[in-house]
Amino acid sequence: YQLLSSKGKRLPPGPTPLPLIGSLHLLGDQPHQSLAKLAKKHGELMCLRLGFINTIVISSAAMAKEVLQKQDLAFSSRMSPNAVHAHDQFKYSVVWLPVAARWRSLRKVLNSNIFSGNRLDANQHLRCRKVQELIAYCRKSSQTGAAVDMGRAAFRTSLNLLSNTIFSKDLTDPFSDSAKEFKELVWNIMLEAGKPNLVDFYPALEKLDPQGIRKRMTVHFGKVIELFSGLINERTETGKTQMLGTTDVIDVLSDSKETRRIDRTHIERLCLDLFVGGLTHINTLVWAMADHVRTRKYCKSRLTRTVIGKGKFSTKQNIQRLPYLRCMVKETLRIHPPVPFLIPRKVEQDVDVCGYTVPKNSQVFVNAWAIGRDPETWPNPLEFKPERFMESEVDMRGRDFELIPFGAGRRICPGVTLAVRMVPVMLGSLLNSFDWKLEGGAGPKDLDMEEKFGITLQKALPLMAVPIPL
Ligand code: HEM
Repeated sequence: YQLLSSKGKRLPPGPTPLPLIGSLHLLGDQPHQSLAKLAKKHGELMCLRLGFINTIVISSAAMAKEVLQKQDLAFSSRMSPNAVHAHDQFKYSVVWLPVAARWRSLRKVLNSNIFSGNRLDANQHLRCRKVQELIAYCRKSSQTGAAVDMGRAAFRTSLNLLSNTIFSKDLTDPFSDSAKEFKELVWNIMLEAGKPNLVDFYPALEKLDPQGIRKRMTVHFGKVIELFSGLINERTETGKTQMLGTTDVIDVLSDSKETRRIDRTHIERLCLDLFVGGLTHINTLVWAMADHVRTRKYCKSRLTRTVIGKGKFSTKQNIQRLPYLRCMVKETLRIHPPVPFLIPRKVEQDVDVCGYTVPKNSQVFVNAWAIGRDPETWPNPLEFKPERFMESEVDMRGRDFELIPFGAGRRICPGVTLAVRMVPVMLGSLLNSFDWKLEGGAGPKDLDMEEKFGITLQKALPLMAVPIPL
């Protein structure tokens, strides 16, 4: 990399001079951590040259507010990685479309029809059933003393939880071969999309695709799109689910006045977005369980099981009565935001930010990971301490910039309403039904908390925990 700006030294107005090719090596395989260290030295807004791409890194809440709120429109395009050029996904996907008419109509459908409170209330029972299945699975393990691989269990539950929200049916029997196949497919998509791709920094290499990432993405996307296409056909033939008293995403997309102009390709690609985006919360569940097993804070808190009763499943209503559980979710998202740089933005024109000139076509990383661990905002930032939120009204839906795991502004995560229901319900049900111990009698200090950077920030080693019935 080459640094273009540094602390206290404002760049003169006007276009920033572009340096020669820099180097990517210094960022290593934990770029969120490397960039946080660099920011300590060079300031809250850094402009780096990565390969041929100008990269702006934002590392403070105040600067994040500047770009995601005050100048949101100028920063709301996306830098689409070459991986999503497979099957032209970037031309259809709500994640990658620029802020223009097509993106607006897709977002309107998501915000008002799919993720509205009423809609989520209406199909809540489908999700509750999936959580009950998860608890039944853990109960079986508890009878034999077998450890549960939390990531896998959460993946299986979440896949069908989303599938029920979208198609009103399980995608697959969670223990069948086809479930395994689909899981691998989605993991592979997340893996490829998360790999640093030389083409993204040296666009001249696009045709060569030297790491083969686009080629493999073409195969994975092709299979998923075929699967969704089949499911949509099946749904169109059998008709609406409203007869069953619920409305799912496909009903909304095929029926609503709002969505009449959304064609079949967009519907298929929206399903893909929702599945890939929707699985983000698995990481949050795994990190929250890991922090729980390490600190056992939930058990120590008096505000938990006593309120709803041991062994009871958490429901949306119960969650309202479990403030400590909600604080645990916030604390987990503060320390381990699953999308550490948000989804990279891009500026189409030169933009002035607090005296800096951000040159046009720069990509913009907002380091939500560094912001969540900033010692100026968070005392003892590395300590898992849900209590810090008990007396505070810090909001994580894009209003308070010191906690922005879902981003902010126009491009804020549309699934935030679903995520803030799903995660506490799953977590609360797991914690309220069992005590959890590490496999093989390992003590809390033995738990490895290392992170693995990718499209989402995962726990590097799987969390294997043994459920003990209460
Ligand atoms: C813990 C759970 C989740 C986290 C932390 C999360 C985080 C994020 C972040 C940081 C962004 C980028 C925001 C920005 O650029 O400012 C995003 C975008 C997005 N998320 Fe989520 N997300 C979660 C769950 C979900 C769910 C459940 C869905 C849908 C089922 C979803 C669908 C999307 C979509 C479609 C976008 C792209 C929006 C756009 O570009 O206009 N996410 N998410």
